[in-house]
Amino acid sequence: MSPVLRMRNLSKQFVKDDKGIVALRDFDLDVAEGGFVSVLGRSGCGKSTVLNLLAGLIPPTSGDVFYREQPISRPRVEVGYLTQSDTLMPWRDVRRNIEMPMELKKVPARERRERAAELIERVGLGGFERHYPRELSGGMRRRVGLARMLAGDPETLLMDEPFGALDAQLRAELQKELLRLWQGSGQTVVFVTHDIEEALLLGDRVVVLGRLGRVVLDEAIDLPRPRDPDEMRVDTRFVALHRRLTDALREGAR
Ligand SMILES: Nc1ncnc2c1ncn2[C@@H]1O[C@H](COP(=O)(O)OP(=O)(O)OP(=O)(O)O)[C@@H](O)[C@H]1O
Repeated sequence: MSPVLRMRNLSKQFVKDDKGIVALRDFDLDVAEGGFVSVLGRSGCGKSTVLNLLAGLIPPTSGDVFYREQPISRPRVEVGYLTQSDTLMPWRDVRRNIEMPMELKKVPARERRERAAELIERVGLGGFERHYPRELSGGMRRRVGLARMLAGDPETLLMDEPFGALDAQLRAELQKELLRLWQGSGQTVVFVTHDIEEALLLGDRVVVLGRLGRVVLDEAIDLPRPRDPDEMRVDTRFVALHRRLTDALREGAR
């Protein structure tokens, strides 16, 4: 089966003050339908650039990006993108931010409200429906962003360190929730993280990037699910994979 996402010979150079900054060089990546790919790499290796290209928000300098074999040139409704920056609408409260993608799809008001209420519970924001983004903590805003993305029911999810700013317990809860929603959904996920353990707990494949997006390691993760963090930390296969990824990250920094 052809991949949902395909990147070929992709290079991206930014220009800042007349100087060129190469973010990606000759980058190739295929993502299979229904897969959960964790993209792991140090700060500045080009992870967000990869997602921005996949989302159709920026054009490549050279090379090609395809969504279901069609060149990507602009954002698509089938693709949800949870960016690192806050893109909530400040004039809309939590509920109305989450309803936004459903409004675009012309979902009837009652259905919208019910679905928003369900998602608000799922991300642990019950009681904050009428709050505006400025009245929420950074972690709460991230969760509204997550719920808003899920409200659009996209077939492909691009997520840029969605849980980075959250405390450990909340992070673990939302990781579980995301997996619960993903499993059996047929959705394809590309999940960017700095965190080795997170990459391993979530992904059925981990791609480790080095400088300029060099793929240092591309590893299938066939650990059984559900992956309980406490059990995994003492599982010999998990520990061995963790070590491989640690080595790959180190190698990528060179
Ligand atoms: N709009 C831009 N203008 C100029 N340079 C940019 C721009 N966006 C990214 N870069 C540069 O491209 C490189 C890759 O950035 P990118 O944001 O993709 O890294 P990242 O791996 O996502 O980092 P982090 O984990 O810190 O978010 C960096 O050197 C960055 O400075």
